Amino acid sequence: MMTTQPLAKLAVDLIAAVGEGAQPFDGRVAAAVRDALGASAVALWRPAAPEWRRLAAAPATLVELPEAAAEALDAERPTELAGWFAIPIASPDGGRQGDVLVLRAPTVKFSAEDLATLVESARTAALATLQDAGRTERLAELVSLSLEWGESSDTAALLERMAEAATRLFDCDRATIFLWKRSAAQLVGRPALGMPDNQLTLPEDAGVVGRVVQSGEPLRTSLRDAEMVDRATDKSTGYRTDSLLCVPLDAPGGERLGAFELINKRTGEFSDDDVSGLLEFARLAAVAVANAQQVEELVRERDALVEQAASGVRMLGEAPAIAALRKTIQRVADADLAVLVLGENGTGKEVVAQSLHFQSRRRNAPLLAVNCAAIAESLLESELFGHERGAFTDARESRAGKFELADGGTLLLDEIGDMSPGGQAKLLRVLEDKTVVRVGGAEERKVDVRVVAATNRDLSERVREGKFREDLFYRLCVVTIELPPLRDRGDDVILLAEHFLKNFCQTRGRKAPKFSAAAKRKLTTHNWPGNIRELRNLMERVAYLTDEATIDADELSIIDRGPTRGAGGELAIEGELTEATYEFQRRYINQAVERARGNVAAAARSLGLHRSNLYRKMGQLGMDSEKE
Ligand SMILES: Nc1ncnc2c1ncn2[C@@H]1O[C@H](COP(=O)(O)OP(=O)(O)OP(=O)(O)O)[C@@H](O)[C@H]1O
Repeated sequence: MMTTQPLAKLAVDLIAAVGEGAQPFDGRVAAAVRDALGASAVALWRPAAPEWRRLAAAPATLVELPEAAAEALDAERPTELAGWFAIPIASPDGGRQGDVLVLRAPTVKFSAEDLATLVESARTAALATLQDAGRTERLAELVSLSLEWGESSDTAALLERMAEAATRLFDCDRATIFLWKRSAAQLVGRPALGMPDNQLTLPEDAGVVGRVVQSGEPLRTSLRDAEMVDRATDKSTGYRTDSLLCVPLDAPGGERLGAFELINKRTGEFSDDDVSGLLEFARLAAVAVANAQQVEELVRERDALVEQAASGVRMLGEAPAIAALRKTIQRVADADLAVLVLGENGTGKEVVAQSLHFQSRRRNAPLLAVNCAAIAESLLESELFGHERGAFTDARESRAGKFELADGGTLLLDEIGDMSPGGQAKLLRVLEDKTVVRVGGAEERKVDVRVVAATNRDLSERVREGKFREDLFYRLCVVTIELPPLRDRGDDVILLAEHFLKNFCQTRGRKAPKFSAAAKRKLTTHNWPGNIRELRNLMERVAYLTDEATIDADELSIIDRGPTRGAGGELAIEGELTEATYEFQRRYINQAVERARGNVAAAARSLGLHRSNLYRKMGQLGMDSEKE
């Protein structure tokens, strides 16, 4: 044993190497020991199964494993044999058997114990420095990754990005995220290179991943416990697993989503630090996966709802005008052009808007409707364009208007002919600039809305009268669709009547009756002032008020009492024409409300009006129009 001088020099060298973050550190250790102790060769060996592994050597070309190393390991103390000196030392990453430092022919004496302590401390310090740097880098990277993941709603792409980040951060060959499909008792792993669809499916209890998913405990395997690795999986992927680290993937609520697996650490084996690092990584990954799965689920539900809504929109009819109209709708639906729909009340203008919307690329975005006649002029602008807080007395909160709410979708502007001049000017600006400014605000907000305008008025006549802006008219009527009144649709009346009757009878749980020849005649000769809405309403009544297997003309007598037919006999209304007309309207509305058993919406339908229009009308006539 000798002075501490050479070891002091060694200590200085090693501390400097730790400070520099020298890599690979074991190489620096071997060289420093050789120089400090004047040895001809120094190496560090690890007893790894099935063979020893050389961790470092000086000179680097030294490959010989001296017998002394095995002896020292077995004896658990420094051993000298055949010119070699071997000292067992603990390995810094907690390796099971420790490592062995071998020196050939050191020229100075030294304390083997002190040397071992010095090398062990230096290697531990170097590893800690390395791990700290790695942890900091990993944390910084994790934060930015989780921000990026938060935006993702495509699970497959997200898993691939996570795997790519994990292989980089944990310095391994591959990473796979297994999602637990409980219903099928399977684990579905992605990405799985070389597999069809880049996906690997395993039974839920297979191999290391299966054990992690079932137990919730992380598992790490190395070459030494190769029997834990499922070789069947290796066979199917054509890839050999040497070391593996797998941790559970648990959602924030605790639900087990699957497992995160890393394969084949590139240098050495997966360390404790890798285990805690991957657990941290998996916690953030689980949040992003759970989010993406939720979004996918919502998208699936939305698609189903849109499909359901779209399948309920049908423009029925075999009249040539209707068949041509369906074609036009199909042709212009995706062209994003403004469409003007003309037609009497109840002819299906809203059905046209719905058909355009559901056949366009906008089908997943909202379809909204505003009845421009039903809203007081002062409120219409706020309804369409929104308002800022304090814009007017009642504006306690800022609110988005229909244009903002329909962004990406379609907005039906019903009864556009009744829009005020102020509203028309603002609307023109939205159509031209594709931006809205809320009432009382200054910020211009971009909107992408397809406008479908509808009216039962002669809009070009309104333009001639100076009541509708010409420039707006031309903006709105890029495509004009004109709906014929029901009385001009020939046998479509019967087709539609049978369709509505069948539906209402189905709801009522009865078999749909047939129409007698006289009833059909009555249906086709009636004037239908309320058009299809009136017909639909009549069929609702027939379905509920009759039980016969055949509907005769008598059952349809109600249509004789419609407003366009003379009631016959003397009217019990007196006074001047204007007041008499009002009185008639009051009584007629009352009768409709009574027939609808107080349901104003149903009464409005039977009168061929929108509910809000009926309220307005009742208000004008001085009737009690308290809303339901
Ligand atoms: N061709 C059609 N096939 C099936 N149903 C139709 C058809 N046209 C209209 N309808 C139905 O008739 C009723 C009235 O149609 P819609 O509300 O579209 O008319 P409108 O012209 O917009 O009425 P208003 O001018 O009063 O706003 C709705 O229940 C609608 O589903």
